[in-house]
Amino acid sequence: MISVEEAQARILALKEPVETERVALAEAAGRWAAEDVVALRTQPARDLSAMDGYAIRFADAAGPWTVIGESAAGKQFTDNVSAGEAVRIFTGAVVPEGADTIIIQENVSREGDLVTLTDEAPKKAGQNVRYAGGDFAEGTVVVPKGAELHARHVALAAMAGHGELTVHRKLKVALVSTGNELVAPGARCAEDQIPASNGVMLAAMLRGLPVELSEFPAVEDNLEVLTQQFRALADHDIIVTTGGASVGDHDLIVPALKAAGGEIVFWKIAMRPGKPVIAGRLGAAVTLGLPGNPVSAFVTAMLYLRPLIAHLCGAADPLPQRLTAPTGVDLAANGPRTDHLRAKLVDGMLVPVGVNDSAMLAALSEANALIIRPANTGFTAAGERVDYYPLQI
Ligand SMILES: Nc1nc2c(c(=O)[nH]1)N[C@H]1C(S)=C(S)[C@@H](COP(=O)(O)OP(=O)(O)OC[C@H]3O[C@@H](n4cnc5c(N)ncnc54)[C@H](O)[C@@H]3O)O[C@H]1N2
Ligand code: MOO
Repeated sequence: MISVEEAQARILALKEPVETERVALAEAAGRWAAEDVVALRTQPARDLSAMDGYAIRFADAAGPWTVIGESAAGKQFTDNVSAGEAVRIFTGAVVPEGADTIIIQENVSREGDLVTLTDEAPKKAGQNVRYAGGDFAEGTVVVPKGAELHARHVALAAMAGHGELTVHRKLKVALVSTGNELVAPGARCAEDQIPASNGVMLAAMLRGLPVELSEFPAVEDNLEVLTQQFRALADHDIIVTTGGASVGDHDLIVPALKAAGGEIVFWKIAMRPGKPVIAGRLGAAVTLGLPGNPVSAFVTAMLYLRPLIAHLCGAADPLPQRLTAPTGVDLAANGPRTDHLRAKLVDGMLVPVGVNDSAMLAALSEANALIIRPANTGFTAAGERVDYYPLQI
């Protein structure tokens, strides 16, 4: 069995990022920059006032001053400010030539064109001035290639002069739940049946990612039917199955993928939950066979499916975020598989919750973290720091 890290590396190596397209900024949020975003302008383009008040020369900071004009955002004052002169100025307006300091209006009184100090004088030149280029200069890379684009990044791109960005196109992802025992969520469920919870869980995990999801009703454990299903999906970027990944007589993902003309790249990872993951290829598609157990499907989707999507969409850093925190309890030594313990952060300490059974969703839902116990880790005493994945989904 291969390690989690090797499995991640091999899955990401299966396919290069997909083609790129130009999209409007709002559409770019939730994707990854396919090329460096370079500033087309300098921001601020000129020295600007950060406050409403009067633009003066610091050399005559004690006043009084005669007001010679006004500079507003979008309408600058074009003359020079000389000794003893001030320009009425507003937040975001260009600081006129000759002036170097803004005195806020709360600190002065004005009678006609005469302004006098009523509070303390400015202490240094440049007070309340935002200098040209203080945010970024034209030609600077403001967002590097491979960075995830959030709301703040598209705002920055807009400020840098862009109306569109180059990103990777959305992925075609097929989601197939397998198992004779599955019934649709909410439908009547006999005692030997089980609600198909993996489909909705995975669809929810992929929401917000650049994915066009084709979701199929549960497929029966029948080699011919599964083979046909695989064949029909070969034009997708990713085919995700759940269930049928193990070694039982009804676990048919491996033979069905082979019968459809696909290739198994590896099967089984030294991890718990989620051991029987199958990574493969079918035409241009990457196939990920996730285990049927709901917690196994969740953890393996977090560790392999989401990173694969991020990688194919150009992410420089596709793996899930790992953090560290002290464990609140002693943790026993573990075996040769990397364990992922359902846990909760309580007052900054990680405390395991419920049972770590790969079929039990209640403990997973109560958790907000997964403690990572790498293969063959020794006893860890309460108070020692351990790695964990925060659960945000
Ligand atoms: N002899 C062995 N048996 C098993 C092994 C093994 O190594 N040797 N591995 C175990 C491990 S670990 C896991 S994980 C499971 C994985 O099994 P499969 O991927 O083959 O999944 P199924 O057998 O089809 O189902 C397992 C379990 O999950 C339920 N299930 C399936 N699909 C869904 C769904 N869409 N939504 C909700 N629940 C689902 C299914 O009813 C079963 O209860 O194998 C162990 N066995
Ligand atoms: O590895 Mo399986 O996911 O324990 O149940």
